[in-house]
Amino acid sequence: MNKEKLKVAIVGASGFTGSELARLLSDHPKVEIKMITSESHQGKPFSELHPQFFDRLDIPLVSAEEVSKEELDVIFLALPHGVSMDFVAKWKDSGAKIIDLSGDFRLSTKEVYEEWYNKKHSYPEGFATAVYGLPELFSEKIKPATLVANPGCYPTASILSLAPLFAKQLIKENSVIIDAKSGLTGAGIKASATTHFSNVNENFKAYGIAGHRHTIEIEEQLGGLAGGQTAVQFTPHLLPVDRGILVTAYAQVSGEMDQERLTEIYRDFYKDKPFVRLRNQAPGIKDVRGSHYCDVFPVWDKRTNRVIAISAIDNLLKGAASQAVHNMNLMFGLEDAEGLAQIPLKP
Ligand SMILES: NC(=O)C1=CN([C@@H]2O[C@H](COP(=O)(O)OP(=O)(O)OC[C@H]3O[C@@H](n4cnc5c(N)ncnc54)[C@H](OP(=O)(O)O)[C@@H]3O)[C@@H](O)[C@H]2O)C=CC1
Ligand SMILES: CC(=O)N[C@@H](CCC(=O)OP(=O)(O)O)C(=O)O
Repeated sequence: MNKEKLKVAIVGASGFTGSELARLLSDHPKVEIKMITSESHQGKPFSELHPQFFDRLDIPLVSAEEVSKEELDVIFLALPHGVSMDFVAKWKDSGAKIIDLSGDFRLSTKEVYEEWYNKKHSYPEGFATAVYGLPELFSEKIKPATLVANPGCYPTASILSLAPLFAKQLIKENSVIIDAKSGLTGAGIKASATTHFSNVNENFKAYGIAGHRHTIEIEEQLGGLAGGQTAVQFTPHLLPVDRGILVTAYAQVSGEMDQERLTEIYRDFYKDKPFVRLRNQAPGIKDVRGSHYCDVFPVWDKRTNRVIAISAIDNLLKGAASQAVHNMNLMFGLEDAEGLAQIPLKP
């Protein structure tokens, strides 16, 4: 990178991932935040909406209309799916690279998208240019990309839990069960009946059973790693905590397996991937909170002939904002870890 600093805009920064992007990017040595947008809070200082930024990031929120008036290097879209696609279509030739945190360009085709998201896609041409932004698997494709589809939070934790085995084509067809739990910030900043305090507090329940839209995202990526199609049984659950995702994935493998071989396969696959930490005990969501880490713990159960792979991420960071920053680093030839060195926050 020749220039001093990358000029970035965060679109949709009144939400949770937008504010986490602002936190990471305001500390990033190679970034200047030029603009933060919000339609519903235009004119207010960003720190009025998110008081943790008081005296640190007080710039006024502007309308997304202002984005085309600036010369930018990167535009982060922290918008709901169904909304991002129109902004991608509008800004695709602006000269800025776009990193979209929504699900609008993560899947393979318009048809698959429309089936699983149950809505029309207004910019299907984007599927051909979008690169799936999971750095541990696709860094070489991400580097030259102009449009990155940042992965979903559950898919990030789920794919990383089983990728080493899929890449070696060791998974038995139709044997994968992914049991996943997410903190409440995964549902976005707008409160609903589901996220009402008394529905969540001291409660724990499954949702999206046998049909959650992340199922197909996980299937496409894991299937792609093995060079074919795959089906997974994915069940998400809502945890009464702010942030964190814990995945417990179960799978049968073909051929001989033992704990030593399993650990070796994971160690080899993640050897140059510093943000996936191979653990020797079950990780908890507090082991990764506030950080870009994905902690993974694979176990072989010889009694049932199954792998049990546990992974933990912070949904707002490795599941969204820090993954987007990692993608930006790759797209602009920066060090992978630039601006992402935070040690997890515990307790
Ligand atoms: N939360 C999470 O853990 C994760 C989220 N994601 C994805 O990232 C994206 C952002 O998520 P999150 O930050 O949680 O979402 P939030 O609901 O917290 O925020 C979304 C923001 O988008 C803006 N917005 C909403 N509707 C429109 C619209 N019609 N036009 C323009 N702007 C709109 C709003 O800002 P304003 O009205 O102020 O402009 C709002 O603050 C989503 O696509 C989500 O699926 C991905 C992985 C994890
Ligand atoms: C806890 C919770 O509600 N999680 C969200 C997923 C998080 C997310 O934002 O994912 P996308 O980017 O793919 O939409 C859900 O289940 O819909």
